[in-house]
Amino acid sequence: MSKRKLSRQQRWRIEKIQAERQARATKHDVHQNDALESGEYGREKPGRVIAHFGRSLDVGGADDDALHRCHLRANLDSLVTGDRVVWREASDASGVVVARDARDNVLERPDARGQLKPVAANIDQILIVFAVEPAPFANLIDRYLVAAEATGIEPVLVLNKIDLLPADGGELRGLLARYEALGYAVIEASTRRDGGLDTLHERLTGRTSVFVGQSGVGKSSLIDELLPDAALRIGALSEDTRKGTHTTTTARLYRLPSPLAKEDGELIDSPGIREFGLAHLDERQITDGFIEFRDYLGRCRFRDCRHRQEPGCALRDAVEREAISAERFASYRRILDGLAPG
Ligand SMILES: Nc1nc2c(ncn2[C@@H]2O[C@H](COP(=O)(O)OP(=O)(O)OP(=O)(O)O)[C@@H](O)[C@H]2O)c(=O)[nH]1
Ligand SMILES: [Zn+2]
Repeated sequence: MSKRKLSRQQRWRIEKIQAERQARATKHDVHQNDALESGEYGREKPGRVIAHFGRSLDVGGADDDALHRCHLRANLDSLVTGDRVVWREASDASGVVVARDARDNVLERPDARGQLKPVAANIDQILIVFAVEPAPFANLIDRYLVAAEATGIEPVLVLNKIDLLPADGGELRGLLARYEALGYAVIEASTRRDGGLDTLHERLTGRTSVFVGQSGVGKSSLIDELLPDAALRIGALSEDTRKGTHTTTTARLYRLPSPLAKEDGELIDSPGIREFGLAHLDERQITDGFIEFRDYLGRCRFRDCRHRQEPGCALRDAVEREAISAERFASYRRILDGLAPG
């Protein structure tokens, strides 16, 4: 509760600062503005960043499937895949991006120096993929959920390889039922069964998704099935981009055709995005990431309660009354214990 509210406020502040900076820079940017106004470029149109490479991008227009290699106005901060933009087309089908719309949300990852960098924006759901084999280690699901909650993007749990589940469902189904009880969507999938992806297709329809999860759970297999047309994957880039060298690492947006003949979905994918979840979080984000704690936060006797030994701790009381599961609370403690001191 507090987390989402806070991040909305933060987002609002960031957008405001950016708008001010943009307004300032626009004044100094008369030269390029003249070129734009001299008629070299067409009218302003909405578009979406499909892939980005430094200061140039592939932008998809709203009216057709074509992609346009675009450059950025000097006064624009960097854009990421998924950004909604305003762009103007040149006579050779290339273009220039002149503005970025406010982002609904952004997915960030630490760069080589540990600094958080945005990698994709405007995502509707993070599909956290698990498998019967390799089984998730204790509190792995919680780690992913906490990381997802910190972004404000809805997490969805996907249990893959259900063809390997024992007939009685085993422990995993019971575990996932606990998450369903918390309000999380849980989807079962198998790439080895007819119709094994029906529920997943349903969930992808009309939404922009990313897949994350540990190695070997079947992310590549799932995406191969969902995006069966290899040409669609490669062809989803402009001529210029295909010649480029960064094609394997940059995040790209794909259209996911739906065999259920409804609306298409969208997938944003890159090797970096698939590894999401390992980023550093602070104590506050971890606490806020356990959604069932939210009703109790702020109700402890001490305002700065860290929910350890303090008397009158509303969170530990709730665990004792079994209003909060002891496993989740233990998981919370373990995740905090894994934080570097300081
Ligand atoms: N039994 C079964 N095996 C599957 C299923 N989906 C994928 N696999 C197998 O699981 C193994 C790992 O699948 P990948 O798609 O490479 O997994 P990944 O998550 O992309 O792994 P990384 O590339 O290491 O991140 C492969 O041998 C797949 O054939 C499934 O639904 N059922
Ligand atoms: Zn407390």
